[in-house]
Amino acid sequence: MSSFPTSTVLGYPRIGPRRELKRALESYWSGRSTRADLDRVGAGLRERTWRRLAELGLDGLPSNTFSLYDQVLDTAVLLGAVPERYRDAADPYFAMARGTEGLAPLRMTKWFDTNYHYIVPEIGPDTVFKLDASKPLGEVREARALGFETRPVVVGPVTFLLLGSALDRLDEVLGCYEELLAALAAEGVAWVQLDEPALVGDRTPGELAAVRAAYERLGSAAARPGLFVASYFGDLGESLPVLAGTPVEAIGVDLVRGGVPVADLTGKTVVAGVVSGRDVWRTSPGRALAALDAVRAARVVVSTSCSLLHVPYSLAGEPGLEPELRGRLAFAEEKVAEVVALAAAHAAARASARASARASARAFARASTHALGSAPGVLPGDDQPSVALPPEPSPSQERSPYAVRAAAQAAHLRLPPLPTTTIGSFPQTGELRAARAAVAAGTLSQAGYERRVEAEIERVIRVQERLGLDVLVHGEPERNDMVQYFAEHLDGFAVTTNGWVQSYGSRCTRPPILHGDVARPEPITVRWAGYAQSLTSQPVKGMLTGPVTIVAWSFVRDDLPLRDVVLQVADAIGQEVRDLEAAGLSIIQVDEPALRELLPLRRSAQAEYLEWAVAAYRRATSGASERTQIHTHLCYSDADQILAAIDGLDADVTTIESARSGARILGAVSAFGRGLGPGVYDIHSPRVPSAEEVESLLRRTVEALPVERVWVNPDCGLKTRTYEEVEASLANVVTATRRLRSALPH
Ligand code: MET
Ligand SMILES: [Zn+2]
Repeated sequence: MSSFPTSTVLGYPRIGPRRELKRALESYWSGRSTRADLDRVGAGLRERTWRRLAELGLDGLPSNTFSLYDQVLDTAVLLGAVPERYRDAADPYFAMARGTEGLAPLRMTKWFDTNYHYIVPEIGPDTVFKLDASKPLGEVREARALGFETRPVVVGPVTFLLLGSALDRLDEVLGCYEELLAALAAEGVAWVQLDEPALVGDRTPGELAAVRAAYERLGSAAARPGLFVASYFGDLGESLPVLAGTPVEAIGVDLVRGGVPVADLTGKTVVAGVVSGRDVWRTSPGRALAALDAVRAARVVVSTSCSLLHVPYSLAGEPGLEPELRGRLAFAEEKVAEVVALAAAHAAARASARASARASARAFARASTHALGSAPGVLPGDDQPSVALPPEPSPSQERSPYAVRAAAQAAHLRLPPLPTTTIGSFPQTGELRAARAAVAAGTLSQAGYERRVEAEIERVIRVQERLGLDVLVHGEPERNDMVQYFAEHLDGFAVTTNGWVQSYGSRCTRPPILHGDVARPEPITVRWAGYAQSLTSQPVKGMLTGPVTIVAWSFVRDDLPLRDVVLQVADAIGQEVRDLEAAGLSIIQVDEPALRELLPLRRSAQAEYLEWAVAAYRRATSGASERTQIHTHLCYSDADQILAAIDGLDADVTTIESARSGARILGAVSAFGRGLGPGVYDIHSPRVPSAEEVESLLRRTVEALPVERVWVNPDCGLKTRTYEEVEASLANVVTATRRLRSALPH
């Protein structure tokens, strides 16, 4: 078996440095281009990636890390797990990913603790596993034709089956993996990477036995490439000795989030993830080299902690960043250069017994500057930039008990039973996006833009009045994004121009960079919410993003504990709460849709996280007077692990995703004892629910919950929908509510 290359990355972004894949996908989906056009764009992006990685000096190039939509969906196709109902679709792959007319897509959910979404494999009694290796084989051949030998990357059997809740199908699936290994060996492939991130979570003894069985069996396959099992997003813990006991030749460990392995790995190659794939900071060479040095293994390979999918392409796309900050940053390309430089420095240190870590660090600095071809500038040092102490926390106060607040709010707001409302955003129109682009291009003045935002707010208010909703919103037309908008108005954040990161399919976000102490120089949303309230006598609900969500959807400084960063953001949001209240808003919603996402993968760390996350939320909202009604919003239903925390937020009203999960969530939240708005329709689909449908959902809701606590609202914000869909849907929601209200005892 040939030895593993000295440097590698576990995966690479694929959406394109200028989101070329996004455009190609959307054009294909809308029928403006052909599948062949799309495939040409894909091939171009793969070629560009391999060339760039090789140019940067990377030695072990991955393949099959490209995907037209999602790597888990690709694995389902590889294994033949395509549900029968999609097989006759014009394009079964995209039918599974996005649905078609009359066919709902497969479920999608978040990939471990990231904001990347994967397609959940649907494995049922009818699933017949059957290998289709055309994609990985095709990419190996495509790279070879360009002169590159590559290591195909595939989601491993245990993780795939755990994601599909079907670990009992391991035997059948392993048959496919054996065939895949044989096919790759026949193709002359030296190494294959099987991704097993599920192994960094808590695993039962049965699951650990499955890991052992899987890799014993694959390891003893007659014809196969070298087996590299990659883990990431945390420490392998009890899975490490299990893996180490199997014949796999190489094991990937995340040394950024996990510790240096203590298990005996003297017979293995360890692919050491010392360059973080989850943040945008430069690697401290001293720390990385010390970690590499501490690994006891037959061979140590320098790598990233996970795929670089989760970071933007290159700092070259960000000429506008302030030089001091820029000097601290590394995106995917810069991280590859770090991996290459660390591999060189590590080899040099090994070669010279007397070489100190310091000398290797200098070698690293020279090499990484060289690899990127830039003039020597700020060299990465061992020391983190000096840190100012976080601002003094504001004195923490508690709100009055709920019963007191509820009475004050009822007297002040005088809402009917089953009050109707929405989650905040209204359709983001093409005109609004065009207006923002025009401001950026200098063809529209700020004042002109603000007039358009006000006109949109007025339209949203009038639409809601006409529909007869009870609690109105301003519609969030000023926000490009619910996190970025706040980042742009808070100190301590920077925003990027091209720092796109794939969220799912063709959808990307540009996470802001939280790099310094957070402060709010002036009110952010007050003028928009206040304007909306000035237009109507109905109550308007002010709309803020919560501290946990702002931090979860940003790249965050790593020189302060996350908890302290979140508390700084909480204080800024708390100031905004008080200003909204002073501007006459009686209802304020603080959204925390990412509360679940930051939950640590290991149970042992979850309680501590939930405690400070809840404390941060309460700190942001506790300055509100008792007659101000605080709402929160969460938009997922797999909330089981965080129910107590949601309750702990102590919001007067909680709106939560429920249209798709139905009764299950109602049972779970019924014990909260405060206001609840389980969503009555799914905003992810363009479908308009009928009044009858909404009414029957509502009936179910008032059977499960005391009617005086029930609110009526959609599952989430409406910004991705059209006005036509929204007006029709909300009209039916209001009709259904009125019917039910008139049936209530007086
Ligand atoms: C992802 S949660 C979205 C909440 C936000 N207020 C909206 O309505 O868009
Ligand atoms: Zn939502």
